[in-house]
Amino acid sequence: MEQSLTPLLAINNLSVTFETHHGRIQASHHVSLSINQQEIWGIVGESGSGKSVSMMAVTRLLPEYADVSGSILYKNIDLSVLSNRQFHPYRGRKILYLFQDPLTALNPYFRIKNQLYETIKLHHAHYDKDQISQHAHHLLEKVGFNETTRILHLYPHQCSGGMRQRILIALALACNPEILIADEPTSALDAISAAQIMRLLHTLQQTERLTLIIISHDISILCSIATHIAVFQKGTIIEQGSCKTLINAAQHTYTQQLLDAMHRMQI
Ligand SMILES: Nc1ncnc2c1ncn2[C@@H]1O[C@H](COP(=O)(O)OP(=O)(O)OP(=O)(O)O)[C@@H](O)[C@H]1O
Repeated sequence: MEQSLTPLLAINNLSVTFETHHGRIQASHHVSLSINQQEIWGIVGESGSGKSVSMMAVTRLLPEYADVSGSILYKNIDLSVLSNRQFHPYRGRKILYLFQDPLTALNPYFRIKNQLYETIKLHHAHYDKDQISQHAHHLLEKVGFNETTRILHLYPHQCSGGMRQRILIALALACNPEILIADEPTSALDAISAAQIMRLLHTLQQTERLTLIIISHDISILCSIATHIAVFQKGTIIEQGSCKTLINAAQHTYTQQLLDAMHRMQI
């Protein structure tokens, strides 16, 4: 049966060009995606294929010299025509972009406590000190930490890659987003930590009713939780659809190659 619901996020004909000193770079072109509430989209493709640029355009995180065209509808509101001030309530609050490298995304000079408390304060202006503290412990528990008091007193460099990624996810949850875009959330992790982070994202998608967009060059890690996959190549989506359909009946040679590589690794 055809789904007639308004998508939560509809990206239509999105193109991004960079005007640089070395000329024009067409980073992505005619990207269209329709994402419904609580779906998990895996965005896959080789390095430089335009995955991050396309998703950063959704949250207006590109530099000023980027020329972005196309429309981005969130609950039928065209975000692309909003001024920066009008866009402010959407970025981070409705749609949050989780950056690729947790070590650079966290401030090295501040304890986890300061960073988490500041974010909670920003999003819960009416909270008093005790409520902020309680919420911080609660968020750290949600992302799988037991010794939350100890974690709060650490600096980022005192945490492992997996811990840092969990802390970033806790910071993201403090913003209470509806759509979480996670850019390569497992790229710096060993296989076991990577699987744990994917499991955590899957759990949070259900408990927090999140809609997830996960960018990765690794289709096997995406297939572990994604409901849908979009395959990028040379700045455009060459194939997209439900994960099941894609695995069973990939149409494009490049998708087939990605899947073959995944199957070979599973032997
Ligand atoms: N700020 C920028 N200025 C100029 N060109 C850029 C900028 N950011 C990205 N690009 C270019 O846009 C293209 C797409 O980059 P993008 O980061 O989206 O690729 P990707 O598929 O996410 O790759 P990766 O998996 O390596 O992160 C690349 O050619 C890249 O060099």
